[in-house]
Amino acid sequence: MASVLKLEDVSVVRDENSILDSVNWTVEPDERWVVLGPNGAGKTTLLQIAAAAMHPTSGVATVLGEPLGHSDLAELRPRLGFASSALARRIPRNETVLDVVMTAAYAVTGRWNEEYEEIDERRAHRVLSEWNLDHLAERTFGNLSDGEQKRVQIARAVMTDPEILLLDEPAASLDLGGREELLQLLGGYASDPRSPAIIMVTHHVEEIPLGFGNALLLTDGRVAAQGTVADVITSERLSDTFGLQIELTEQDGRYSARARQAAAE
Ligand SMILES: Nc1ncnc2c1ncn2[C@@H]1O[C@H](COP(=O)(O)OP(=O)(O)OP(=O)(O)O)[C@@H](O)[C@H]1O
Repeated sequence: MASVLKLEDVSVVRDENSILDSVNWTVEPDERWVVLGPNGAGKTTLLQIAAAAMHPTSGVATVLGEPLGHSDLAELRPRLGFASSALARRIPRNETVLDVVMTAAYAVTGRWNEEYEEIDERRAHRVLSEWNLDHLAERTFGNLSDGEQKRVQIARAVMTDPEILLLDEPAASLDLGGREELLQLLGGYASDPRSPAIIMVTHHVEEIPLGFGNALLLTDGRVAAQGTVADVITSERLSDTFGLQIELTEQDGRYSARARQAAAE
């Protein structure tokens, strides 16, 4: 099976600043990646390239077999599922949850005059139930809790049956209960062999769901490490990447990290 994403020496320069610097990275259809790194490391920029929303300044980015810059992006976009808080801000607050998810089939936010087919509605209900949202189908998006809104964004992103699912900090701003519910759903989704490749950006190792086997650490636009979660998510590598001594613990496949306490005098 062909790779869903291949970046070869990809660099992005803005205002003479190097935002991504010679990134080489390949994502296979059955892989679930977590991308971690400090603020400003370039994570969102990397995700924008994977989402075919931005071209590299140099290097070659191939998304679903299509080299960016030589492809019709309108054809590529429905094959990608993307959820981010920036996208969520474009969702009309008074739209029903069912419509938020269903409009993904037409790559629009906000329901206008599209004729929806019964098959779309059936699929939307199925997706809502997979993300524990079926009881909220008729509620308006703006009145949902943060956790519910995050799940709606992901349900919308998977509605078109994408070949890559891209998630930019899906657990940000959630309380403990909301985070754990989301991680459980994401873990189940990631562990299902029918699910697409997944790339999830996060700031916290606590937010790595079960079922995510690969990790990429980014710092100052450069890849500090990439490979299996077990090889990459280590105290040493995180300490190097975040520039402070980090103590990492792992239990039953979930991680937590904190700064190492200086030894008592
Ligand atoms: N269009 C742009 N023009 C100039 N600089 C930019 C542009 N877009 C991003 N940057 C800068 O590039 C760097 C990386 O930004 P990016 O949002 O990709 O990082 P990030 O790792 O997602 O950060 P965070 O964790 O804070 O969300 C930042 O210093 C940002 O200010």
